[in-house]
Amino acid sequence: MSALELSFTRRFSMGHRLIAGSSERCAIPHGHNEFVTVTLQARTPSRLDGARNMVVPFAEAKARWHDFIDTRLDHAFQISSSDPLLGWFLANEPARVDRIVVTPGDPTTELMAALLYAKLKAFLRAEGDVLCCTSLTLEETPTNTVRLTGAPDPFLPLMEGEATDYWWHRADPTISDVRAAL
Ligand SMILES: Nc1nc2c(c(=O)[nH]1)N=C([C@H](O)[C@H](O)COP(=O)(O)OP(=O)(O)OP(=O)(O)O)CN2
Repeated sequence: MSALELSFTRRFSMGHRLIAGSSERCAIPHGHNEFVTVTLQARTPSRLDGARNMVVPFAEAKARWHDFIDTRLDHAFQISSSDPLLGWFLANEPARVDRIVVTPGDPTTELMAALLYAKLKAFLRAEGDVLCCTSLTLEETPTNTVRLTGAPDPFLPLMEGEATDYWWHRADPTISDVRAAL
């Protein structure tokens, strides 16, 4: 099947730690310089018009997404909602809590790919659903990459309770639900 896709890559630095026990060496806070690449296409594909010949101008297609990456994700600290470091920040450095990405379970590359994909979907929906995302690739290190295609929903962890409006489903710049819960 034919597809005319736009692909955008952005680099960001992050810190994280994994505490669920699957990777003991990753339980010590450490960081990576990561690359996130998204592939977009028109929700209703059509022939190039012979004049402007653009699906959507690149700058327009990536503006909101890259602003989120640059201003919220870059240099943020990613931790599980059950990580005791979250309580430490709330008690000792509450002003920095907004720089923490809080995730349901460990912030692995797989989970971050699914959460970021859901966030991008929310942004695209808010912009009128002209474009849709068909894949998101998250390169944690030059040797470790996760690629998610299609849709994030089948991979997102099941959440307890009725709430569905988690930060990754909202078209806003938030990276956690901690403030809302205080
Ligand atoms: N399935 C996953 N496994 C691991 C993840 C992950 O996100 N998903 N993450 C980590 C750690 O974050 C770690 O920093 C990187 O992993 P690892 O491959 O163990 O370390 P290196 O990049 O140094 O590996 P090299 O093979 O030496 O390049 C662990 N596992």
